[in-house]
Amino acid sequence: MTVLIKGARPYGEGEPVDIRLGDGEILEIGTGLADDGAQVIDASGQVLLPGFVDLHTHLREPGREDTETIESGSAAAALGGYTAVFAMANTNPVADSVVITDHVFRRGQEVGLVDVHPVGAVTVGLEGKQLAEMGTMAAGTAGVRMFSDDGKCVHDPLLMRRALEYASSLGVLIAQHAEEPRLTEGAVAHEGATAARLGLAGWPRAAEESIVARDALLARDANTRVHICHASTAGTVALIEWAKAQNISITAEVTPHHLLLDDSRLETYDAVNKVNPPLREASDVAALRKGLADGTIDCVATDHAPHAEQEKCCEFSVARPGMLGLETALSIVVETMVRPGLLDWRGVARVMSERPAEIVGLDDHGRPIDVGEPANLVLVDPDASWTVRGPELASLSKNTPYESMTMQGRVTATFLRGRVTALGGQVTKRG
Ligand SMILES: NC(=O)N[C@@H](CC(=O)O)C(=O)O
Ligand SMILES: [Zn+2]
Repeated sequence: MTVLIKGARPYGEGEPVDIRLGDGEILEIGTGLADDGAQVIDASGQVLLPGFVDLHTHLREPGREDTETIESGSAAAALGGYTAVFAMANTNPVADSVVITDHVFRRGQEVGLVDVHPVGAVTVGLEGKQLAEMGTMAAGTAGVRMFSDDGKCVHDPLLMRRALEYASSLGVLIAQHAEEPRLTEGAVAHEGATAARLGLAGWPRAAEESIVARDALLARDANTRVHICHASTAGTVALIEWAKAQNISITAEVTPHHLLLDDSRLETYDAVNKVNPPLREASDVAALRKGLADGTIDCVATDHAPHAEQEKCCEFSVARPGMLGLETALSIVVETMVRPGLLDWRGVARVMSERPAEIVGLDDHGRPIDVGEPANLVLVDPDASWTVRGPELASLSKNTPYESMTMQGRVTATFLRGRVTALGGQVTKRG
């Protein structure tokens, strides 16, 4: 079965073209291509981009299948335009062994809606004491290429140094959740005027920035790479800019929520806005947008973090941190970056697909839209407006901070190796 996309504009540039997909590849690009029995997708007015790659997704399987499964999370990813996601290791049991990482990988393949790449834990049980067997996980079926204790920081500097050296010898990446735990004990919100007024314990910027600075120096000395998860402060942007100027191999991601929301959202005490790192101030939001636009921040990653209703409806200080992200990411990037003129569609392809694929060394995603390239693609309607409704999301959890918000720009179709995985807001299971 071939697919014929009619009248799309690759990267939103030039005249509309038709694109034929088959055998997992882009077979033909031209105008007036014949249907030839293909599944025809009318893409007039739409932008064609390489499929998105998410370096930071929590799929909750194994252990919390009441909040998300590899199947439901894959559906959310496909609907959000993703063709590859990296599933974080803070599951139960923790993904600190090849048994778990290979299981997650195989389950992702069975579901078949998105390439699920397990992230391995850096330390056994995420306990920050002993390095996990990264080599075994890297050598397994899943070929784990990224390791992180995300949810927790690898805060022992000697252990972090050894992890970077070990990762370097394996050719894999360490992604750090930068949070100095002594500075965030009991903290639930960004340390600032809002938290002070609301009586919420503060999470200072320095808790993030001190680890970013330290890890940049450790990466320099180990002559290896480090990736910073969910950058949230203006100071982090400045530190990464400094480190890159020193030729330190550092990369960073920013979440859609840190590009859109600030701590003024906390006034209602609604725990849907509780997240790690916390929503910061408007000046941080502006610096993150600028950093993403100029390439200091490499990419957007969702930090999709599903939680059960009872974990989110309780008092702010006891609620679990984290918010949904996969199904709304593109719309928020359009709102925060495209509409203000900070990124064009080429730029969206860079931060949502090409850079994340490069950072983890995926060679079949984030590729140019050319004949012979893998057909991992997404169609976006820049003019479609839609209203976010939690119950309509594919995720098993409903903790979206964007409930009832109307957004402009929406994913209309996703293609994984030439197969339609999502179309018109519905996932298409393998037939
Ligand atoms: N971001 C969050 O607030 N929560 C994440 C963990 C994490 O990404 O740090 C989670 O697993 O729920
Ligand atoms: Zn994290």
